[in-house]
Amino acid sequence: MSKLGVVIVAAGRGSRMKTQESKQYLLLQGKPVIVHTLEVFEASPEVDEIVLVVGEQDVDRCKGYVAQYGIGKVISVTAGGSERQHSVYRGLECLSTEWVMVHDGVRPFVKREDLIRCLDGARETGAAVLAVPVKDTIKVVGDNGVITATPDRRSLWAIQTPQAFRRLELLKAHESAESEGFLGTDDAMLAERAGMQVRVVEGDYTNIKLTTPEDLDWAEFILGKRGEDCR
Ligand SMILES: Nc1ccn([C@@H]2O[C@H](COP(=O)(O)OP(=O)(O)OP(=O)(O)O)[C@@H](O)[C@H]2O)c(=O)n1
Ligand SMILES: C[C@](O)(CO)[C@H](O)COP(=O)(O)O
Repeated sequence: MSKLGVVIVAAGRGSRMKTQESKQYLLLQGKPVIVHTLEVFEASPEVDEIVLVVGEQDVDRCKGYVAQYGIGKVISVTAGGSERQHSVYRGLECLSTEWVMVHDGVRPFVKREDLIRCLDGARETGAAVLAVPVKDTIKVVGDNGVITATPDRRSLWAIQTPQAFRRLELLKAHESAESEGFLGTDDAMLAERAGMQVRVVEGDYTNIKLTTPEDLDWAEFILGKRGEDCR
């Protein structure tokens, strides 16, 4: 089986979380969020190599976490860029595997079975992302606060990570986006622009991204619940 590398991006500032410490380093049950995330991939036999992308000022601290928590699959801890897209690109450059998964460092609750299904989806179609169907009715709202459309909910999915691709295809998609001045909020957007067929693989609602303060309460709840389920 061809090798799988994982780029974990954690070089953001976490401005929406409004904490002094960046959200990827906040402690959940005494362990930094980023370590919880790394441990999922470390424990998955499908993963061969991990590149961790962090802020330049945090490279040494993260090398320390990697050593302290024994995350042996990490081949590089490297500095990211000013936008998520640039951080992902720097991570892709550190790998030489045929397949790559890109994952947010602040999504610590992804389940191993879901990352495997995402990878299987990508190996069938060339690219796949985890996602969940939206539960609410979604409205398109104009600048004046008035609703302009109600899209059919059956076609709406909330996109998560990991997102899986052939590494060289994703690199190419990044390079064309960069040369055209396009910035996307996820890697699938770049792949879609490059004409790739990106399959959506249904994931789990607990694979939350820690974004705003109330997500920390959810995180403690999810972690506590998983602990109880194991007892
Ligand atoms: N220049 C950046 C920006 C974001 N990320 C990473 O991309 C993931 C998802 O981004 P998001 O939740 O938007 O994180 P932040 O950019 O840190 O948050 P905010 O937008 O609130 O500042 C996070 O793991 C974040 O660290 C990154 O590696 N490099
Ligand atoms: C990649 C992502 O997690 C998919 O949901 C997301 O797009 C990351 O950044 P955002 O700025 O919070 O949209």
